[in-house]
Amino acid sequence: MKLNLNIQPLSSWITAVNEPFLIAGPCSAETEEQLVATAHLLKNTGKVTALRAGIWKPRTRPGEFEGIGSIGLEWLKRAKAETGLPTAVEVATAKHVEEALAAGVDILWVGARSTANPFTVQEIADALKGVDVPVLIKNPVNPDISLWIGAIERINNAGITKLAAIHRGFSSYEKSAFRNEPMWDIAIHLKTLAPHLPIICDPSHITGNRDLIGYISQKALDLDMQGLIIESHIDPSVAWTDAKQQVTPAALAELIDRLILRKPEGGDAVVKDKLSELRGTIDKIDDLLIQKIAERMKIAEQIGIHKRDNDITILQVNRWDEILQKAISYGKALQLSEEFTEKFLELVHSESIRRQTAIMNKDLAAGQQAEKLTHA
Ligand SMILES: O=C(O)C(=O)C[C@]1(C(=O)O)C=C[C@@H](O)C=C1
Repeated sequence: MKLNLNIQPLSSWITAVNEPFLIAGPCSAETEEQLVATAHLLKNTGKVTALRAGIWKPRTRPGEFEGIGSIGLEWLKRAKAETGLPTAVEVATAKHVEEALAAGVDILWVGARSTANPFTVQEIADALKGVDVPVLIKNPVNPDISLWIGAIERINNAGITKLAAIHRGFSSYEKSAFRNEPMWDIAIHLKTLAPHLPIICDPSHITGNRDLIGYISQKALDLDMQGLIIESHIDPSVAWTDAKQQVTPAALAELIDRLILRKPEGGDAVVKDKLSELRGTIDKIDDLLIQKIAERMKIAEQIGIHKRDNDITILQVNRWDEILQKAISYGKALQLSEEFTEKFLELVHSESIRRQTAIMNKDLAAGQQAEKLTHA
């Protein structure tokens, strides 16, 4: 089901949007000189739509630099006055919201740790009532789309219609090449639930590594995200925070130049015809897939009846393993990845188990209903 959000398109709240829509600036405002000089260099690239800088920094461990605080608002004012760039800061409390608005900050964003906490989001939402300011909402640190949606709804319910989501990746205990796992599926899911909600990608926090920012940026644009927020510092080697993921304004300009901008629709009649011909073939194959899966489920149900009548267990690990291994090697021969074949068949297998469970014991209907509610 689609989300019921009242949202204005990005173009209505940011005039003269660069392509791609780009928010850039240092992870943290450190000194007035660093911020203002970075802002000038960013402005001169001609590629930046708005200037970001963290002044209140939520740090995981105590004792680290926690942001320069309210004085940074004065520096942002100066940077804006000199460059004309609208400014953006992270807010995490009602006091931050009030101070940022009083200082004329143009765009506010809610950080990943705040999004994970509904009390914090509600406090921010309450402080935003009656205010007309764009707000960007980062995904929560944990891969929970409901928290992300909940935060977006709370801010929207406060009357904020200039809204966008920021995809900054998710914490993971597993070792990874990324600082935060992109888990693109979650952002894609959000996009399908709220097609009009702009999503801005934050490749700096996803990668934690400036060498991978271009790759993630391109992928985000190819997934039809509406913009990028990238950390840029006049001299990343001496940055007080996130030194490894910041790029100089010059490197940022080169990175943006290398990106290929694609559109959801496009091309002449020949291009469109070719696309619809290929899509027609996909539709036919999908019909066959669904037919075949339905047929397979009917057979699984027959097996279920047979198992019930002969007191045989539903789960058959050896048989299942045999099916899986055979399918994986067949899939490989047809250029399907092991991961894909396994994921796909696991879904089929669990549906087959669900159906056999229902056949095996009618009393389980109530139990299955409970399981459904648990997983909803
Ligand atoms: O072979 C069986 O016993 C089945 O019920 C079929 C099936 C399947 O859907 O592939 C389902 C459950 C078992 O764990 C193994 C395989």
